[in-house]
Amino acid sequence: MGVGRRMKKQGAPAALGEAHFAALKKRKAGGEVTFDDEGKAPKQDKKRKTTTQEKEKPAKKQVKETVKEKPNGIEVNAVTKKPNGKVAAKAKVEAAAPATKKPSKKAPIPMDDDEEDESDIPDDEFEDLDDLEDEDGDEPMGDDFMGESDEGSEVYDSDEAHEKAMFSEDEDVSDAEERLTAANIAGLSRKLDEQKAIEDAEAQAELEEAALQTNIAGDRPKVLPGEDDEEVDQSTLLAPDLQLLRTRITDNVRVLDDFHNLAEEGRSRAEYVAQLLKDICAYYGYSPYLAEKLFNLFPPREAFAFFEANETSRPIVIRTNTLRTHRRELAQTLINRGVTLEPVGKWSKVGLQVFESQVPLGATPEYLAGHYILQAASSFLPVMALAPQEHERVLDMASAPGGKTTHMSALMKNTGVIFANDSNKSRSKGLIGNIHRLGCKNTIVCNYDAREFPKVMGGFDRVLLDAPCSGTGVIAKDASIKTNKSERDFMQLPHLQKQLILCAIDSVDHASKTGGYLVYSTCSVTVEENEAVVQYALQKRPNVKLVETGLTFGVPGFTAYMGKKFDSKLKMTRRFYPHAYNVDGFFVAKFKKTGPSTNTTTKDKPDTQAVQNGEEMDVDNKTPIMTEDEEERAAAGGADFGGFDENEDEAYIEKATRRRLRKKGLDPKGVLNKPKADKQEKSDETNGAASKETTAESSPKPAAKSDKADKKQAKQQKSEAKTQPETEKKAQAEIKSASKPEKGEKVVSQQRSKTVTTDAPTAVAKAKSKAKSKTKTKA
Ligand SMILES: C[S@@+](CC[C@H](N)C(=O)[O-])C[C@H]1O[C@@H](n2cnc3c(N)ncnc32)[C@H](O)[C@@H]1O
Repeated sequence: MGVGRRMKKQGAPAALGEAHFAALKKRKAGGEVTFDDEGKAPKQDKKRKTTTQEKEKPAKKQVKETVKEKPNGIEVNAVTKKPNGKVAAKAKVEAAAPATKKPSKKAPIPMDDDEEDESDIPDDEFEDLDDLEDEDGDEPMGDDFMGESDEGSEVYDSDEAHEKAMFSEDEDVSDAEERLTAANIAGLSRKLDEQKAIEDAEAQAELEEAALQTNIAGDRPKVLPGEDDEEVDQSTLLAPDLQLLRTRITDNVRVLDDFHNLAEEGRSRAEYVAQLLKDICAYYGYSPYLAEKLFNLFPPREAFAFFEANETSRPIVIRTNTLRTHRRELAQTLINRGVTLEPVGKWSKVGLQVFESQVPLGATPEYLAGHYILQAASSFLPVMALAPQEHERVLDMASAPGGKTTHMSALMKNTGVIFANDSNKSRSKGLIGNIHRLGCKNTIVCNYDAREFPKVMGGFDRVLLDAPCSGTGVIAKDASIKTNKSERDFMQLPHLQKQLILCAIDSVDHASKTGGYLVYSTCSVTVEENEAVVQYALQKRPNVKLVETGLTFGVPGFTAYMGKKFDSKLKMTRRFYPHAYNVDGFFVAKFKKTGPSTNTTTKDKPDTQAVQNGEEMDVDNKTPIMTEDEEERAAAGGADFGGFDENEDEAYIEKATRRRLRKKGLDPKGVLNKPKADKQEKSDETNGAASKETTAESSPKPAAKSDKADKKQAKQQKSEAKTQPETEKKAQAEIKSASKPEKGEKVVSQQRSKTVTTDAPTAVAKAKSKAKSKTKTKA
């Protein structure tokens, strides 16, 4: 499908410039920046257009230009955490905000229309927008359905919304939206603009001053301690001198930017980098290990921006549940409740960014009725990339608490079926809660270690693997990540992720008529958890290829890192950074499966061997012959970067296994020294504990896992060697007959899955325990 006109126009969130970080500095020093409360109307509102202006093209263009200049990045959108932990908008809404004002029917909120909306909105008031969409001639939702979503708006004017739009051929939805009303947004927007202008001016002055100082003296910033200087290690101080540290960090960044001219004579770049890392650890509170890992991802100046962005919260975003409502309706209702919001950006049709709220967003009647879910903007991205279609069969391998599952369900309009799996039972409860609240009727919850797929079932049209990860993209949300991730985590997590991705690939039906896609995503920015995992998958499964994500923003993935080379196609993957887009750090890769993974090609006959063998699994000969490119990457690629180093991993894995066994009250010596211990299962267990999520799940131990230990012991019985596969097969058959809906049988599958949403886990568990008791009896 070609890229639609709207898609081309769809803007990415603006990058955060130096001005922003200079402004942050100001905020740090001087406290939170807020707007005055006076609510005085400015003399001239550059966003507000008069009727005359509206009719005059040149005037309108001028306004549009102003709009383009306005960054929709953090300056405008950022919310700050108050000391009491509450999130407050940077700006207060002026008196004009219609918290108590009943919205006029003729003044709809300028939201993007969802597809769902387009087909069934009866209100006359939306006619203009709908007509416009037709004029735009967008293609229907396809794989890259984002091409359609373009109706977000950055400019609002309550005055003009009452007028009938006068659209011409060259006007687009944004034009229309500019003329639509949102009284509360107008006020807020104006204030934010004013604030932004002040911040920009201050930042500029500061930069100029800094540059001037450097030039005047012709000197080089003193960053490194001299021989005679008594060095104080700030990181060891109870109260490090933050001002000193910050100045030294910015000076150091400047030197590294222009090393030739600014470095002190006789000093090496490595010395500067070492000092910078030390200061970053002391100033931001990172462990040296993680600081270096993150620092290495960027040039020094960008690394600084990244660390800075991790100090501020990302905007609060809610996702409209289009199974229950439309975004405009939701926005209007929430505005009536005193919520200040606006569309999250042109790239999403369902996101609303919340600036301020008079009510707890997790307890409004609309929330309870499932009209929306609180969800970080970047969490929309993997689902948008996967683009699940109606009537498809989809697997969400690691789905709790269900933000992405419920999004997919809405995109599929409650048709087809989604298997929402998560290995963590307690997290699965949240998943089930969300599924019910949001009215997802095409979803079946299951509770497996995802590495059991496709043994449990395979043949999916699309698979989402939102993998457990270190969370280095969400440090702003969880500062403990700064210190609690060790080298071991970055060994074990990629190991688990690599196992999971192979299972995900093997669960996709390459012959799917509508799909055959896998999306791999993490909320981490490290290369080990992202590109290296993708590279590994490409190497191990030549029957997949990377395809474009269809996302309109994001930085291309690394094709080379720290001297190692990845497949050139890795540039098709996307990285999202807090400092670049004001969203959580994220990684998204989309694969298309081009051939069968195993000897079994039908979904009814998943290859159990594939899972048992883990990454050692052989690829069927029928897979496409490798291209030169592929051969090259197989020869040169990930083996030396990010591949499994079983020996190295072994020690960590074994240690963790012992600990887990001891927790369970088992004697590690007894269990581990038994002959023919199942190596794969052992490493599975260990790795399952490595992620943030699984760490949380490890205590108390889910029943399923202790069952696994029983199973493991039982497996070691010789007599069971033959009976095991049989019972497993029977269990699978029972599971399938209990839960697998017929593709295409819409009514049946909906009815069945409705029951199964609550009953599927029970059915699956029953089948499992039946199989297990058989196993035990025989043993
Ligand atoms: C990043 S979270 C998923 C978030 C979810 N996709 C959403 O959007 O709400 C990763 C999930 O992986 C689950 N997990 C960890 N190890 C797993 C495994 N081996 N199999 C299945 N799920 C696993 C964790 O319990 C956690 O819920």
